[in-house]
Amino acid sequence: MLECRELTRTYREGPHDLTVLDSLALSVRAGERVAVVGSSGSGKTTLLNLLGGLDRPSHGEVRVAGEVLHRMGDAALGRFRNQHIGFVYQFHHLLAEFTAIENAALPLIVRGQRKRDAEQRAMQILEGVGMRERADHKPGELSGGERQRVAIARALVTDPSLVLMDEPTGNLDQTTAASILALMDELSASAACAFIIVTHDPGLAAHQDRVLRLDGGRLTDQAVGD
Ligand SMILES: Nc1ncnc2c1ncn2[C@@H]1O[C@H](COP(=O)(O)OP(=O)(O)OP(=O)(O)O)[C@@H](O)[C@H]1O
Repeated sequence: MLECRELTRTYREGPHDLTVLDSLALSVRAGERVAVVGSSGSGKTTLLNLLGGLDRPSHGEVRVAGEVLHRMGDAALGRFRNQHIGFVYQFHHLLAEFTAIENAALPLIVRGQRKRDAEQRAMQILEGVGMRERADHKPGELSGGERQRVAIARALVTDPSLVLMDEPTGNLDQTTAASILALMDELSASAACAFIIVTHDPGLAAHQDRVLRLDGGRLTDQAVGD
């Protein structure tokens, strides 16, 4: 479902080039859940941005559901992202003037769905992350963990085939984090949704099918207990 070949990203910094990802290879199957760990500055965010088509590689390619991302124009890439990819950022990026349900329904509205249908689906997902009672609240009236759960609902509302997460449980208490993990278990089993999760949380990493370490611009399998 996701295939990276010779993925390279070099940042030009004055006279020097900084190669953050160096001919990296990655293959993720439908429904698979992969944790990516690595020290600060190792390139985890750079990798997520490339996998989601938010940035273009200096060399190599990212293929999602058979399509090479950087070969698409901006408009086609935008549509492709809406169709196939969900994002959960460390800083949720919710719209302040919209309620939780409006935020969660937004990707479906962008896709052209009727508001009523979109919000009905959004409510199902909000219920799954324990946010039904808070659906009519705006982000400013929600706790950090609640906002993160709305962001997760927004990423899942389109039934994406790939979800990219940057520290998704970073600011959640253990019970809430456990309910998010259970929801991810359910989705990866029933909807064949693949997850790539950047995290510093060893518990969250250990819960995934594979743990990969980003180091020196490449990914290597991390043995359990490392
Ligand atoms: N737009 C940019 N221009 C130049 N250098 C950049 C740019 N973005 C990132 N970098 C550099 O690339 C390296 C990798 O950054 P990145 O944010 O991908 O790391 P990270 O593993 O996500 O770090 P952290 O865990 O601290 O968030 C860092 O040395 C960073 O300074």
